[in-house]
Amino acid sequence: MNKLQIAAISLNQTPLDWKGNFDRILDGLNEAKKSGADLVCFPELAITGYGSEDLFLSQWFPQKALRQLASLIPHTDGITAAVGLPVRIGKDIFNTVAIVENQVLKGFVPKQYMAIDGVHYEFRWFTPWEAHKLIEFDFFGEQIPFGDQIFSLKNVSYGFEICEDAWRGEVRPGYRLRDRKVDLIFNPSASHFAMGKTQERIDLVIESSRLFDCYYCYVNLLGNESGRMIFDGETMLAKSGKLLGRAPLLSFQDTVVTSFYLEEKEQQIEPVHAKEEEFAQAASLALFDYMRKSKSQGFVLSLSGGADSSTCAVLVAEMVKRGKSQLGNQVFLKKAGLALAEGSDQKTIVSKILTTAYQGTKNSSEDTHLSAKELAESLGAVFYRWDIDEEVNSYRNKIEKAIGRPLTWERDDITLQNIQARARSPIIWMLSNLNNALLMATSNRSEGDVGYTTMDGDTSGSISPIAAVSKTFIIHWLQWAEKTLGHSGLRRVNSLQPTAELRPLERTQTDEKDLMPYPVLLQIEQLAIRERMSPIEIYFTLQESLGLEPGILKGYIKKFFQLWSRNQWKRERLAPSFHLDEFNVDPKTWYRFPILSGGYAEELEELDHIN
Ligand SMILES: Nc1ncnc2c1ncn2[C@@H]1O[C@H](COP(=O)(O)OP(=O)(O)OC[C@H]2O[C@@H]([n+]3cccc(C(=O)O)c3)[C@H](O)[C@@H]2O)[C@@H](O)[C@H]1O
Ligand SMILES: Nc1ncnc2c1ncn2[C@@H]1O[C@H](COP(=O)(O)OP(=O)(O)OP(=O)(O)O)[C@@H](O)[C@H]1O
Ligand SMILES: NC(=O)CC[C@H](N)C(=O)O
Repeated sequence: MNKLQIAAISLNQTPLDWKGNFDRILDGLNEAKKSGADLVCFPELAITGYGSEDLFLSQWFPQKALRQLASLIPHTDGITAAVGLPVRIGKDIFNTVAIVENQVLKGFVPKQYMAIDGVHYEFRWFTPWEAHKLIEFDFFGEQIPFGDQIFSLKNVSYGFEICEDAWRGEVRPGYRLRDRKVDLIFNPSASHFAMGKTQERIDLVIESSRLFDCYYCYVNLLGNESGRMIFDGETMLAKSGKLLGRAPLLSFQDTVVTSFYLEEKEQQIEPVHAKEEEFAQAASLALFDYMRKSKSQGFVLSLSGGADSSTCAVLVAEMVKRGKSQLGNQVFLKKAGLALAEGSDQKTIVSKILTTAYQGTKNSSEDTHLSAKELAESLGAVFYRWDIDEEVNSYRNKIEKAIGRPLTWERDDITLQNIQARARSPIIWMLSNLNNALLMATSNRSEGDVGYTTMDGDTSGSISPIAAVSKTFIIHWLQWAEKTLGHSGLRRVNSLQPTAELRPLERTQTDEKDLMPYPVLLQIEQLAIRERMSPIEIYFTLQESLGLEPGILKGYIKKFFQLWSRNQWKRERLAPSFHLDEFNVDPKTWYRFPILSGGYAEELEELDHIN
């Protein structure tokens, strides 16, 4: 065999951006042609975007996708391209890849296995295709082979597994492709980013190439396509159990063409990065895409000097740093829609994009004020400081008059806490409106678990960038970011204990006193949500490893499940968040739970009957 040159082309697409999606495909095709590629593969559903949701179910949307394909065909002179789109046949919609060779549509291959776990709900839209089935499809009057089939170019035979197809063990289409002796399998994917997941994919691609004794080429979508899921644009080539090439992940570019040669020698292999670096890159790219795709002009943040809001601030500064360095100043500023001089430095750009405010009360400490101020100044963010006691007192006086008694901390603790968090909300929203900017809500996953947040207070916001990661991870990441990313402005932030500062100093509050130690919360949460265990199973699992007294551990488990159940409604109301870790608690993506429930009453009672 061969001297075939192939290319994997990852793309940052957007649902309903028909022209943009088409142009990015063309850019990829043209670049691949220039580099001498014979055969290129785009990611899953590249023509429409993977996250088009219920648009797939309409008549017109898949029909328009077919017309886009028809418009693309003339641009494939001298090259063969595999490009993904939805195809409706009667009542069924199939998730397909279309193969166009030198301006001739050769066929469609539909996906055989639907992605239905975690963040994926493909059965809502798509029908799986049966193995071996091949029909004719009427493509604007032309009969085109549609189904389980293989193709060949310059004596290289090739076939497809579409994303989830490859994750299905013994039933996967790859085995039948091996029986048909293909030389090359492409995997066009829309595989969501999660920290640490890339190693799983690398293993899958290497193992696939070994199992099917062929070249295996993987190509993923790129960026924050439609709001929540992030795609890392991973592209790889392996042959007979050996990784030959792997491009860098999470690019700020719209189109990334990676050329591979079908030769059994190592090409460029990007190393796997640590989770902390992956988080910084994925979250900052997700923010950039969200900002530009929502046509917003930056971010506004209520900056407390604590861990959560400081993380959000650092991520915006990282977005500017990484975007500038990957795209160059001019392209970065243009994509971000910023009218700034081309030579503007990092801090000048951050000052245009990020506006922060410290909103003190008499319960706030000078430590948190300084922590917020120093961080904002070190990043270049605009920083305001004002107090909200006047607003809090105004509400307090009004309600005391109405109910005819004074509010006291002994009797009205939660009410008095929440009014402070809520009083910060209207004024910070004013800044968002003034700047046409996105308001960042700072909830993390651990707070989401137990509803440790004031609805319409600190939950206020348009996006919730860190809602999918645990507090334990945030605290660790900030230490890493100070040392490794050089954010010296985090020094004071990293020396503080997490506290809501909503009670008077004499009733000092720390999150962990109100709840439980964060590492314990994390362990219970992982078993309850990720592993889907019952309270009693969790008790037996943690009994030995945590070394806590039985009564204390039972108390923590009860607290977790009671607060978890009571606060589902809050999770339903958090601003859109990014999927960043192996699981999350967002009901619109990874974990669904009834809003009203019996709250595990029987399951928690069982804990009282065991030793
Ligand atoms: N099933 C349900 N469906 C719909 N709504 C439901 C509901 N159950 C209660 N509610 C509503 O929920 C309200 C209570 O919720 P909410 O007003 O949010 O208040 P709540 O959850 O009772 O208290 C907020 C908690 O978050 C903590 N917090 C707040 C702010 C910041 C921080 C920090 O870490 O900085 C911590 C604070 O210490 C306190 O423990 C009730 O008045 C009721 O209206
Ligand atoms: N003094 C403050 N000034 C401005 N915003 C505040 C202030 N106190 C609280 N907030 C807002 O409320 C959010 C919730 O507070 P929370 O204490 O959970 O987070 P944090 O202060 O960022 O981190 P930590 O919990 O580690 O202290 C903050 O992230 C911030 O957006
Ligand atoms: N789009 C898909 O089929 C994705 C499913 C696959 N399990 C993944 O996460 O990579």
